[in-house]
Amino acid sequence: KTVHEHWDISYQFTHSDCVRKLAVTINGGTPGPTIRAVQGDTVVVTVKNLLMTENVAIHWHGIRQLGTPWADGTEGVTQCPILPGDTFEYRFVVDRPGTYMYHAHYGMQRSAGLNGMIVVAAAPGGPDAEPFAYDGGEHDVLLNDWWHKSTYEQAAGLAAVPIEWVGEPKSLLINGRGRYNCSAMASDAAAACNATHPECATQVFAVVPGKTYRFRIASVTSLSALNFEIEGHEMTVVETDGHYVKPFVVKNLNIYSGETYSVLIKADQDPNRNYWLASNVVSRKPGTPTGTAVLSYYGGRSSPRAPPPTSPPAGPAWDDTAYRINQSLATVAHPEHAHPPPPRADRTILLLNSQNKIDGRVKWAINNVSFTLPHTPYLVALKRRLRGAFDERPPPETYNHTGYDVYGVQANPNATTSDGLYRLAFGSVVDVVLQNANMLAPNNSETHPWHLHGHDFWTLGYGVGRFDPAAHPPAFNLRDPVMKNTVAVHPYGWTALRFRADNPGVWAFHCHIEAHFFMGMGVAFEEGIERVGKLPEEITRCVSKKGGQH
Ligand SMILES: O=C1O[C@H]([C@@H](O)CO)C(O)=C1O
Repeated sequence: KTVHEHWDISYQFTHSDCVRKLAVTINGGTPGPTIRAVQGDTVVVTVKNLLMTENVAIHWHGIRQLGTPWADGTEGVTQCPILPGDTFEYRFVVDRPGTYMYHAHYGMQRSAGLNGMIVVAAAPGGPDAEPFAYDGGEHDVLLNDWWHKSTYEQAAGLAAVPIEWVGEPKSLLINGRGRYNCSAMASDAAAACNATHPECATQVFAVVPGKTYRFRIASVTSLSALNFEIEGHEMTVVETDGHYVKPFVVKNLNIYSGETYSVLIKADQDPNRNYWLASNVVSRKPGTPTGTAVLSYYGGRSSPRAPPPTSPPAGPAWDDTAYRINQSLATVAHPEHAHPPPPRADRTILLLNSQNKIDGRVKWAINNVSFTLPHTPYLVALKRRLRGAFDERPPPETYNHTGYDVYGVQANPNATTSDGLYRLAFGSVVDVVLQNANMLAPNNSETHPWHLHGHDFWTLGYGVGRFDPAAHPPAFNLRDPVMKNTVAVHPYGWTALRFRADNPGVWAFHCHIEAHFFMGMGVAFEEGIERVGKLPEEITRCVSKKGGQH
């Protein structure tokens, strides 16, 4: 069947954390509506850009776009942006069940509010039916972080010399709702804070005593790595990024921007009180209060809106990296749903993640190349064989992996910019190892969640310190690695992944931290361009008919 959505994209004044803020909305709200479909459905989203002076593009995060590379929604990679006043139709098949998300992929509009969830149910009786049961139903949880400064102010700060970093989020949102402490604001600013605004009323998740629920959890944060828990209830992790995992039980779940998880919880606690759902910042030194929502039992003596009798859980120690790596290692494929990886790669690309400087500006670079998007989308430039649309020299395949001190401050942080891309042989097996390092300041390395468009990849291994291309690959997990579309690269660590370049198109691969992609932390892959079907005219509107640029 076909699922139709009609979306008007516009700026509206919103109160996500009670503080009035101009946000990019879908049909007036942020987050946007959850898209619900069944595996095999065609989703058609008609997007009308009512932003007046601003372009837009929307990415369907986790949907592989098999045969529809022009519908990936990545401005500069797969399409020209949708101009103000224009309408654009995204049409694609959701071929795998699972929990996904959508968000803007133009400038910093995702952080400005354009985001939401995609829930794809398994085709009944099909081979991808869930290997687990829940009799209570489902709840959706979309996690986000939130600032009061506009994304334009944030972007200008990133490009300033010296950098004006926005700092930690003001609030953490659960399903678009947070709670800023209005009384802590200066009196002139407090007028914009309305603690009783309905848009920031706490989200309540209701459960029937004794039943088991599936919570689908997605993170669209701009910056924060989060730790999520439901007070008093253990969570059994059963799915990540659309793939079933070998179930494991946690009290606290780490979730990075761009990741999704499904967990099962049993409503087996005292029904006469409420419980916190809590979201806490990890990996960066927190400066944000716990984000909260409420779990409430039907038939209990507590009013659904009553705050729980406890303080919100503070989460684990923010700097406990080993604890987070353990969760990464525990996340492996479900034995009945394993898709074993090809035994070896045809090509290995080593990518050093470093913070650099260009003309005095702080940038992120991959093998010392800071990524910029071309004006003509790669998909159009390559399909039409336009010359000069982007730098045709391929970016570096590796870095000085025998000499680079990942724990030290880089001696010469100067980098270059490029919009070159990696061209992959169609059908080949590609290994990518992401190597983290120290930043410009000493004794600091952040977590980077890397997201690959157009594919799911096998997560072959994680390590701490310098990756050794001779010593480490023999220990890769080729037995039961889980497939994902977004994976964490831990502080000072490396992450190895493998994918098959079998989806004709051009695909972005980047850090999902909004500011980091803006500062150049990404690459692009091309494969099988000659197999791409006829491009829809609507994606080519920034390219002149003759082939050159407008
Ligand atoms: O990209 C970043 O820039 C800042 C800081 O390194 C510069 O102020 C920060 O914390 C980042 O993650």
